[in-house]
Amino acid sequence: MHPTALLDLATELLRAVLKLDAPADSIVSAFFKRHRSLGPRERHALAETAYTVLRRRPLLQHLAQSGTGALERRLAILAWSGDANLLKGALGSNEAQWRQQVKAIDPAGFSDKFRHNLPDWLASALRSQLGDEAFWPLVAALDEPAPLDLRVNVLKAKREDILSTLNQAGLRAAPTPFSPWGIRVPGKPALQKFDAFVRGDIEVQDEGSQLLALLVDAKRGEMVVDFCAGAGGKTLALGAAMRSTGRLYAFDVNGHRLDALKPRMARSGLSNVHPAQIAHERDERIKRLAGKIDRVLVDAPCSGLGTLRRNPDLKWRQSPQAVAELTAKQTAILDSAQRLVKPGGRLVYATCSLLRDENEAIAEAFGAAHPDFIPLPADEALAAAHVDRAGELVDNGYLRLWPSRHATDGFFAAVWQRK
Ligand SMILES: C[S@@+](CC[C@H](N)C(=O)[O-])C[C@H]1O[C@@H](n2cnc3c(N)ncnc32)[C@H](O)[C@@H]1O
Repeated sequence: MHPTALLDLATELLRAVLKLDAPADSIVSAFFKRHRSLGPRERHALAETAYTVLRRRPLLQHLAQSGTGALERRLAILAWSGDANLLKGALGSNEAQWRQQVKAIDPAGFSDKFRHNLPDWLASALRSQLGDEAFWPLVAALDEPAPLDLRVNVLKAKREDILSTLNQAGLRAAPTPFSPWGIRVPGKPALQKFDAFVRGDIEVQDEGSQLLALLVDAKRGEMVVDFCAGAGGKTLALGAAMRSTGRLYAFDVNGHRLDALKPRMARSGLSNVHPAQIAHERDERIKRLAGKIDRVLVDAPCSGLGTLRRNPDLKWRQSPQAVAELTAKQTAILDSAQRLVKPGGRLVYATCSLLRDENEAIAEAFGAAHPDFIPLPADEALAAAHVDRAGELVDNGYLRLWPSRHATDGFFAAVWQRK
């Protein structure tokens, strides 16, 4: 495609994404469906440019003020993440000169707001939670794209075998540092061409998500509930850990998400998974299973702010009001799900949020209201599930994963055992 046309498309994509009225990933994929002739490198340039603007929106909007022409075009020029020569070919001489001037500005002079590029409410919540020492490394980590992590389906394959297959194909794959099921691959290789992927021997899954499933430590022959199963990322990991035995219920209120689980289940070879749409967290089905379940995972709906590396638009689409509504929902779901757990059984509450309000605050309130649930230190639970260096993953007994410390998405989990 001619450079001018590609920059025009980047401008058009930014116009759509910056409306912030839908998740950026769905806007980007709908855009690519409308522009089928784009090649992989062009798609990469457009998507990364849009994501760079979402990551650094305050700074880039500030810098873009000095230019002329449509704001989205100026933003696309400053955030361009494709081939530099292509961009040169698209710029008029005034634009090229302006870009040089902006690039020459010393970032040391930027105010905090333009260094962290977070909305004020989120910056102050994280800063007071973490202190400056941990806040700024988090900011740096959130500015980077996430690595590609895979989970080996232990029902079908061994990690060493998959590693050697991937490395023979030149992928430079390495074991993940904590999860015994995980593999980390640099870049964004096309996995669809690998038989191991087609056969269901591997799934794409962040190491943090794998660690949540490991914390549940589901065993052969048990009754397990994944209460907020969604499209089943953690369900599939739990089902494989159970070696496709016992019974694993995958509940969710969203039927479309559960539908997306079904083809993944077929690929995985699991026959112990029972997806079921529930109307709400107090559905009759929960009452029927009360006190019968060995392990319950509540992977609660949350702000998703732990996934900002992948979904930088979320920081602009979330708000304190939305977080307050989510915390009420999280409390209600956990309170209903706990009824399922049998005496001696395990309950895990998890989110992919960074915020204390959605994490420790919910777990502490639950613990205070339910003295029959005894907190289980997450490092003990992880060590029992053969996770290396589990102590590095835990803060105050809770699993606390940070992109800046663990190279995973941000995750939280609390574990209890029922008396
Ligand atoms: C964090 S996502 C789950 C992700 C999923 N566990 C995975 O690993 O891919 C939260 C899920 O909770 C579901 N949810 C929302 N309200 C719910 C409720 N009241 N009861 C059960 N699930 C609910 C949402 O539809 C969403 O799929």
